[in-house]
Amino acid sequence: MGGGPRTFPGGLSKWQHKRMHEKLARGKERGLLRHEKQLYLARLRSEIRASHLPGAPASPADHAGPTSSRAHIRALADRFLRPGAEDLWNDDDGPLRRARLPLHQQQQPARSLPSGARMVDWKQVESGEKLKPPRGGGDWKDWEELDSVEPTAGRGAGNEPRLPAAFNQRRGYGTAAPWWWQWSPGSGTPSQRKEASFGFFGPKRCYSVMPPCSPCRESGAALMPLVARQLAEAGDGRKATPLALFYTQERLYSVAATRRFGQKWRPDSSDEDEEVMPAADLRLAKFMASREDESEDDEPGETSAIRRKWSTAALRNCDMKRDRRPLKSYEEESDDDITGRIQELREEIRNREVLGAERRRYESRGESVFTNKRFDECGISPLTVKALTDAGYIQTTVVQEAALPVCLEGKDVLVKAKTGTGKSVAFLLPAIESVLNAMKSHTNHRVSPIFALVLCPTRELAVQVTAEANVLVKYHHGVGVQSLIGGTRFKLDQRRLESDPCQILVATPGRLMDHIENRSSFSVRLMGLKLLVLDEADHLLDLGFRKDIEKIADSLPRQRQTLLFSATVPKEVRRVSQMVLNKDHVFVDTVGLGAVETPTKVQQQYLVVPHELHFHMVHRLLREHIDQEVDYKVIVFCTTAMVTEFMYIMLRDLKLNVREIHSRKPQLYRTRISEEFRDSNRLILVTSDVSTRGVNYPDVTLVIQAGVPPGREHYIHRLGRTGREGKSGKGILLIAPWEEYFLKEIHDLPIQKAPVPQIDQEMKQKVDDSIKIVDMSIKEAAYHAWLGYYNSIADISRDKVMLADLASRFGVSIGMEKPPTLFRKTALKMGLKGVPGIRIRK
Ligand SMILES: Nc1ncnc2c1ncn2[C@@H]1O[C@H](COP(=O)(O)OP(=O)(O)OP(=O)(O)O)[C@@H](O)[C@H]1O
Repeated sequence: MGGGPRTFPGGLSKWQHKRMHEKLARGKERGLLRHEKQLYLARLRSEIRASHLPGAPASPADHAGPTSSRAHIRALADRFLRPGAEDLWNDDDGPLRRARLPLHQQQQPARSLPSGARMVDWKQVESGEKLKPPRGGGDWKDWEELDSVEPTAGRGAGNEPRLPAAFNQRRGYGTAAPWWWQWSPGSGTPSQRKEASFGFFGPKRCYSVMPPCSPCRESGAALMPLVARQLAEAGDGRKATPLALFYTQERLYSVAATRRFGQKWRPDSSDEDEEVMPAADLRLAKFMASREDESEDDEPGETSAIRRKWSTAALRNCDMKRDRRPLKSYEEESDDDITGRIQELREEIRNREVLGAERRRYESRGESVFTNKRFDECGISPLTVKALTDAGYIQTTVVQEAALPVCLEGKDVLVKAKTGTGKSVAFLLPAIESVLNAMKSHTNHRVSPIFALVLCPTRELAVQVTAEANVLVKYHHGVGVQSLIGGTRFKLDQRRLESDPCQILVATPGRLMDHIENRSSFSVRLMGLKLLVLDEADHLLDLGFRKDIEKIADSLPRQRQTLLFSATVPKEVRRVSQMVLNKDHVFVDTVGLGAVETPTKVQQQYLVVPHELHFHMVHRLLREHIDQEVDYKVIVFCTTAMVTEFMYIMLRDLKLNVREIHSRKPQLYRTRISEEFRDSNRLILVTSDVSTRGVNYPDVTLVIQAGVPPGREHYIHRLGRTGREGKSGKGILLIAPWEEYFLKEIHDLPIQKAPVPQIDQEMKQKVDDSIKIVDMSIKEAAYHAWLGYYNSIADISRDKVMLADLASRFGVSIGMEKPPTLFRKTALKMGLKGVPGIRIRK
């Protein structure tokens, strides 16, 4: 498996080629976002300009209406000012410059309303009432200092900026306060000029207008451009940071304006110096650390360049991709489809109301994950309800109650819900409904389309979702569910797909890509797709998978519903999600901004222990837990596959009832062990990242994470293997003193430092003896994997000398007197060549 061409057009190597595409994709995303922001600000400018042109209506209300661009601005404002949208503003929006402040303003406490600031009442603006000048406004010179946004040369007689210069759309816009925020040509005094009319943002909203310097003192929101922050001032007269404002709003809300402005945006070259994570690091981390993402690597997924041509031939003009719509100019956009957008806004408001009510109901119920709503009230097929009842599912969980109505409406949805709260059922039910509807209207009996596709990041998860789907379609004869995962024989998959019914397909991205690229008949079947689900969406949209997902999405019909589910939705992924979601997608967040993302009934502790004693400590903790819990069921997460193997052999030798799953094991073995662990108790599973996400092992009593996880999301998902369905559980994070930096990443979670248990001499000796029996080749591989893993963590790899020293100490702790050698090439790639303590193979 694997393979593919070694050189690509232009003489590029495989990695250069891949890297080039990753870079282009990143640039594209940034460009799209920047364009949206420019559009938003340009709209605001033109609105202000229009209101001050001769003959303009006296009141903003006069030219409001269904054809007004005001609705469009409001939609854009919602996009950039909605809860959680702070991440859409970044350094690219320009440094927030501190204007010179009058002394009296400099002395003001940070939280008080700046002297020049005041709240603009929408009603006042709507009625056309003249805005009153701010009291004690700052020095106009201070405003003028913001010359990067105010066109100094282009001033008219009334000292107002001349429009052509002012409306240069190519100009950087986000630097401190844009001039349009400050300028009102009708006003005669500088302070009056500061009053822009914001009536067009819609009724019942009040926004503050303040000197541009004031928010600079708000350190918490320092990166958010002034525009956003000023708009985020709550209307109750309080000065609130955007975050504070967001807390006051409903946590369930819809997002209505993403990907509205054309599909294609070519970034300019200035974007390209920004790197999220060096691709080389990512690859190296994969290569050395043997994490699950690599379990997909062994699939033949690297042959895309030579197989790219499949689609044109396979699709036979069924759903041929047309050239993407060229980017429209701002002027064109303003008149485009205004009525449609108003409709969207109405929908969005309605969604907010519905979801808000659901959220209130949820909060009033306390901590239970179950609701009072039954499945038979959800508008799903009675046969599905019957299957659910058979499986013991009567009442919906919180995420099911919140997500089902929106998903069943056919909308694109991004759903965030805590681990173990029943997300799989929440997306499988709409998938089944979608299949049933599609089957009713399907008339072409020569092709049997795949109507629903569920993508999962790991094979275990795909197997589990397939099993769950099979339970739910039990009474729907003729509806078939199949899985496509790596590690199985491609030909067998193919035959199975052709012979057995398959309306719902559950797949891992790598193997799916192989089928898409190699089997044109398979691609044709996908052309009937109605619903795409990304389970563990944030992981699938992460850099490791993103390219594959992009390609898969490109080979699916555009007219489809897309559902994204995850327990964690980092900011970056939120933004990237528009790659697969349509502009009207709804965000259902059953966790809520600022709420704890981990199950509340899971007790979380961390232990700081020297790395040399980690294996001893894991043994000690396991023994203690086994003594306390009769029906114990424990998962021990290790940093890499090889360290997992080492830990497993050691614990097995210590006579613990232990099993192992990691990416180095054959798939059949992994599946067997996974099933055994699911159905048993009094068992310990030692595993790597393959079991981090989604896998449902009921009644796990303890999760131990030995060594620092790669990131916050990993910590949350690993911990989420316990405390499922609202049950209680315990999680222990075992870190070395030099790994304590990670605690910053999870500071908001209820994790507490635990006292370090004593390890007596006898126990230590036993563990040391077990370490000795482990084969040297496994120890060497564990050392290499360990080095690769920590070298991929920026916080640690910065100091290579320290890293090499820590690796040597790890080597000693697993019974190696001196560290094993590295290949010169590997050392070079890892930046470890010539570092003291790193031995190079001769
Ligand atoms: N309505 C329900 N009633 C009873 N049990 C349910 C219900 N919905 C789901 N479950 C059970 O809850 C458990 C957790 O479900 P699931 O694995 O879908 O959680 P999840 O939210 O996807 O977790 P993760 O974030 O870890 O992927 C499963 O055992 C599932 O069978």
